Amino acid sequence: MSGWIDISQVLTEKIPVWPGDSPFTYRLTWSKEETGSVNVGQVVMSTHTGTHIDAPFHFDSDGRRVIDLDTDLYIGNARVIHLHRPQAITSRELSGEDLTGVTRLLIRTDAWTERSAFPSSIPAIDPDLAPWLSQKGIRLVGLDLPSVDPLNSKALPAHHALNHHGIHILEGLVLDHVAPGDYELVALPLPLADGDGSPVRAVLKPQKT
Ligand SMILES: N[C@@H](CC(=O)c1ccccc1NC=O)C(=O)O
Ligand SMILES: [Zn+2]
Ligand SMILES: [Zn+2]
Repeated sequence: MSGWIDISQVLTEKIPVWPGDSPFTYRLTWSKEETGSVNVGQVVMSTHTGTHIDAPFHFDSDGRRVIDLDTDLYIGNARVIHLHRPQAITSRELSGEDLTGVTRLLIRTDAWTERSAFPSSIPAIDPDLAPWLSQKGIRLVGLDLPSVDPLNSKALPAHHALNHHGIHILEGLVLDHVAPGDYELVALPLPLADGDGSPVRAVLKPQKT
């Protein structure tokens, strides 16, 4: 047993996407029967499908693209905390946590566990949490929700505040089966030159104590 825990949503045609966004499809452009040699597939998907990262270009047309992001952000020690269906994610919800030395913070909310459908509402990150997190040294925030802002938000204040404070965003994690604690995280985006976001395969390994 490798000890790595998969915290990624499985990409199938059933995966729910942002209302109105492109559905996920996988099809064979060539089959082994046709080519006499190989099956060759084609994937069509939105960059915000399932477990994915946002590049600043997603919400800021002058922002960095996926290829410009530092891969170090997405590999390394991470703390998982469990908030038990919060109404919102503010410094009050996190006040009991000692986040000293934490660079990557993954927040399990359990607010979207029926993942066969897109949620109708989610707890959002309070934009004022961004300076609080950055002051503690956090550079990456991940959560088990499709966005860090309310689903009906156009202005995306939490996305902007996190970016302004140098905090990167990882969304759509599956943390139902993950206990709070310290882990090693790997959640690398694809090297998309112009990407506004990218699907990731996210995995955790409990840290040796
Ligand atoms: N901000 C969301 C995604 C998002 O807003 C979105 C994704 C796909 C299609 C439309 C979207 N927003 C439209 O206003 C996210 O970060 O994944
Ligand atoms: Zn996104
Ligand atoms: Zn986002």
